[in-house]
Amino acid sequence: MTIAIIAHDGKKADMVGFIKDHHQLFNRHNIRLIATGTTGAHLERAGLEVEKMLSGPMGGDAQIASRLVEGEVDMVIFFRDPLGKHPHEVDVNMLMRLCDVHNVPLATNMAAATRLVQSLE
Ligand SMILES: O=C(CO)COP(=O)(O)O
Repeated sequence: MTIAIIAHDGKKADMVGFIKDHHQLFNRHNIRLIATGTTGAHLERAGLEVEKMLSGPMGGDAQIASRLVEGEVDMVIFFRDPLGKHPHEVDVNMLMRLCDVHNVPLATNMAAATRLVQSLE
């Protein structure tokens, strides 16, 4: 199983904490992580294994969307910052739309991410 992790800058610290809290569960279930570039770099710095795509504004969300439509992503956890402005909003909307098109579970905040990850147990 593969989970895509994405976090806007204002949520990256929360994201790292969340993944650290759950990495044993991910290991137990043989879950691979992929992430947009800077999100992935934060995870690597925290000692976690992740496949990095390009940075979000450079097309990382689009790369994850491409994997998703090929059936290679089983869940998306996207720590969005609803108070920030993002130059690549169109890519973000595209990724979220494709989650709905392909019925891939998508969490866009910590509470939903927690529930979704708990469902893996
Ligand atoms: O902007 C993002 C998602 O839309 C996140 O990209 P980074 O992980 O490269 O910061």
